[in-house]
This record gives sequence, structure tokens and C-alpha cells, in this order.
Amino acid sequence: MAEQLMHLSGLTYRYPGDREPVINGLDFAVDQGASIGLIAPNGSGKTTLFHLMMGLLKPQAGVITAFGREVSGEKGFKEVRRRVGLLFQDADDQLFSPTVLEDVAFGPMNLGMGRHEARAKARDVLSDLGLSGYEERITFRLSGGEKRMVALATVLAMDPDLLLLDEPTTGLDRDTFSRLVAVLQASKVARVVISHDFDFLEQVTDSLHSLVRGKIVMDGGLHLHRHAHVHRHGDNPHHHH
Ligand SMILES: Nc1ncnc2c1ncn2[C@@H]1O[C@H](COP(=O)(O)OP(=O)(O)OP(=O)(O)O)[C@@H](O)[C@H]1O
Repeated sequence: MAEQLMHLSGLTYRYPGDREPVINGLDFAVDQGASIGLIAPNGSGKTTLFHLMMGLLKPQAGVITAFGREVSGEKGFKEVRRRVGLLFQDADDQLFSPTVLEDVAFGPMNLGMGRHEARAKARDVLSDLGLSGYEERITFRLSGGEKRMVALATVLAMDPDLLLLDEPTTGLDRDTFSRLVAVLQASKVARVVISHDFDFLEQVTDSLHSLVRGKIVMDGGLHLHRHAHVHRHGDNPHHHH
């Protein structure tokens, strides 16, 4: 069995003032090398789940294990946040430095890398993402799609062991979308990707999960989707077994 990067057991979270928990006795395992797509309706709790995994929200019940250790306090989650890269749904939550290079170099420096080395690392990651030339751009003046890619650069620059991507394709044009797909396909980093775009998930993940009534439901790979696709194009799905 593959080593587990993260494991959630019986996780329950209810927002203050809500009557029902949005995450309700949820079990979820992310193995080494896993590449999981998470597709579920608006408001079903996907973002909440990511925030719980990062320790940004504190569950009322359940156990979170990360890299072989049970995590509960802030100290444990600090370690989780060093090793798990969350791409926030809103890039503005991720970016805070005046320039792009400073923003991308911040993470590696925070991990103890020297300023010079961190800036070199930042340039490399920006280049991988097709963002060479953006180094001195003013972060808050970037377009939505540019911000999204810079936010991804800040996450990748920390060499995470696990990537949590919350709707990474929002606002991307076709070329940028393709570049994102290529970057993810080339990356071996384990990932959980929230998206409403089946075609995107089919390209960058190898299994699909959903969230139903606060629990993770496995959809058994992408077979169902391919099936639906074939059907939509008018073929007889029964010929595809
Ligand atoms: N800070 C908050 N306080 C109270 N309720 C919240 C808060 N954040 C989210 N919720 C509620 O929790 C539920 C789940 O929200 P969440 O953002 O996790 O869903 P999601 O599956 O990521 O949705 P989407 O696909 O629209 O991004 C929603 O009903 C939302 O209104």
C-alpha cells in the first residue's frame, strides 16, 4: 500500500451559527502519488475541506493525520503548511508582496532559503509557468488570470509534497489553461484539485471524488465521465465496455 500523505477520519465541521455541519463525519485518504479530482456542487464544502486540511479551520470532531503523524495544534499545522501547498480559490488571498518576484521568493525564504537563492528559485518557477518578464510587475495590478498563475508560482516555489488546488482554472484564457495543464501533467507532486471542469480534471487527475452531504464519495476513476462523453456524442455507450 502506498504511503499516506494525509488521512482524515470522522472529520466534522460546522460554521458558527449554522445548524448543520457542512463537513459531516468525512473520511478521506491522500496517498503518495495520488492525483485526485474533487467535483461537487457549489456550497458542498470543498473549500472548507481544504481549509480544514491546512488547519485554517478547526474541526469540531475527527482526526487529521499528515505525513504519518496526527495533527491537532497550531505547531503541527505549521509543519503541514510547510509541506502542503494550497492554491486559494481567490488569488488575492495568496498575494501580498509589492512585486511578483518578492511574492514568489517569500515562501522559499520563509522555509529558510537565503535571499539570493530564493530569488533564483522564484525566477525558475516563474519561467516554468511562462511568467518570465513578470518579475518586477506590481502584483495587485495584475489581471485575474495573471494573479492566478503567480499565486500558483508562490505555491510551487515551496516544493510542496502535496498540492491542494482550489479551482485553479478560473479566469484563465485558452493558452494559459493549456500551460497549466502541461505544468500539472509534468509534475509528479501529489494533488487534490477542486474544479467544476470535467475535461480539466480528466487531463490533470486520475481519479474523481465528490462531496455529498458532508462526506467524500468516490466516483471510481474517470470512467463515468468518458462514458457520459461518448454518450453525448451519440455513440452507443454499451459498445464501450
Ligand atoms: N465563513 C463562513 N461562515 C459561514 N458559512 C460559511 C463560511 N464559508 C463557507 N460557508 C458555507 O459553507 C458551505 C460550504 O462552502 P464552501 O466554500 O466550502 O463550498 P464549496 O464546495 O467550495 O463551494 P463552491 O463550489 O461554490 O466554491 C456554504 O454553504 C457556505 O455558505
